This record gives sequence, structure tokens and C-alpha cells, in this order.
Amino acid sequence: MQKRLIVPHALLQIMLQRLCHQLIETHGDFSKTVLIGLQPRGKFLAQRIQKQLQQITGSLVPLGFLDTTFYRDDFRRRENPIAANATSIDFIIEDRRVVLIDDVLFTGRSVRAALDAMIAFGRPAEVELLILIDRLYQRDLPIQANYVGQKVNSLASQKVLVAWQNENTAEDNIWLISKTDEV
Ligand SMILES: O=P(O)(O)OC[C@H]1O[C@H](OP(=O)(O)OP(=O)(O)O)[C@H](O)[C@@H]1O
Ligand SMILES: O=c1cc[nH]c(=O)[nH]1
Repeated sequence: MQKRLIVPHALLQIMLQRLCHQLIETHGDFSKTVLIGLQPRGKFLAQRIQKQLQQITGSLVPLGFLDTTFYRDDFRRRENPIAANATSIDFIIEDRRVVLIDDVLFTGRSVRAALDAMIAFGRPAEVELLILIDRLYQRDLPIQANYVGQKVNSLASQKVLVAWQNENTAEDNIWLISKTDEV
């Protein structure tokens, strides 16, 4: 199957701006707010959100990264073991307003694992979820996002791929690909 471009670069920039403004509308001066990006791919989005929030508001909202590997309900079931990533949270989340950030929401199992993993860092006042792509109709658990870039219809045989601009990729783009084409 051909990969299909579902969110081109220019639209993705607008989407990021919108998500930041939605956060500002809800979080005001961000005095009690912390951002937590889910490893591995939510980290890039969380860094972008933090940077753009700073450009718009002048505030640098605390940002950490959370690895959920050992909290996943399929951890012992996977044929190929998954590599763990670093958790790096150098602030307390006790009584904070936490915004969990990830690129894709599909079954909801990664977010469920994140909720478990996060509790080791304290009891937050509230937890919200921000994602770029909400894959519809595939949720295994009752988990929904508070802030959504775009909702996408897709087949179980497909995968959403968020490709961020870097030394090998000229632009930020979001693709729908066939799982069999995954590299
Ligand atoms: O809602 P879920 O079904 O948990 O899927 C969403 C998660 O999948 C992706 O991660 P990754 O590619 O690392 O996970 P995967 O191997 O489950 O696709 C993505 O970055 C999300 O974290
Ligand atoms: O489409 C999907 C589903 C899970 N994880 C992804 O990164 N993309």
C-alpha cells in the first residue's frame, strides 16, 4: 500500500499552534502545570509544545519524559522484547496539573500504563491528555484525550507515523502507512 500523507507540514504547524492556544485557555499562567511526554515518540511533541508555549506566553512550563515499558500490560507477552527509554522528571507532580503528551492514541494501553507509571512521582491535582492523532474506533480502554490535533479513521492493518523534521527529514509530516511497510 502507498503511504498516504494525512497531515502535511503547514497544517501540522497550525495544529500545534491551536493545541498551544487551547492549553493557554485552560491553564492560564501555567503556575501549577507540568508537561510530561511519553517515551519514546511523545517526547518530540512535548518538546515542541513546551517551546511554542514559551514563544507565545514567555513562560517555560516544566517538562519531563516518562517511560512506560515496565508498566505495559503486554510487557511479558511480546515476542520481541522492547527496549526501555529514560524517565526524566525532575519536579514533583504532587498537586500539579499534569498534561500527558503523546503523538498517537490508538488502543489506549500506552496511556493506561503512563497513568500507572506516573503515580510514583506523586498525586497530581488533575491529569489531562494531549495527542496529535486520535485513531477512532480502536480503543480497548475507556481513555479519551482532552486536546486532539486530528481524528483519523484507519484500519487495524495500518499505522500512523508522525515524522518530525530532523537532519534526515525536511519537514514535519504525518503519514498513514501499512503495517507491512513499516521499517
Ligand atoms: O494507544 P496505543 O495502542 O497504546 O498506541 C499509541 C502508542 O503507540 C505509539 O508508540 P509505539 O510505536 O512505541 O508503540 P506500539 O509499538 O504500541 O505502536 C505511539 O507513540 C503511542 O505511544
Ligand atoms: O497508528 C499507530 C498506532 C500505535 N502507534 C503508532 O505510533 N501509530
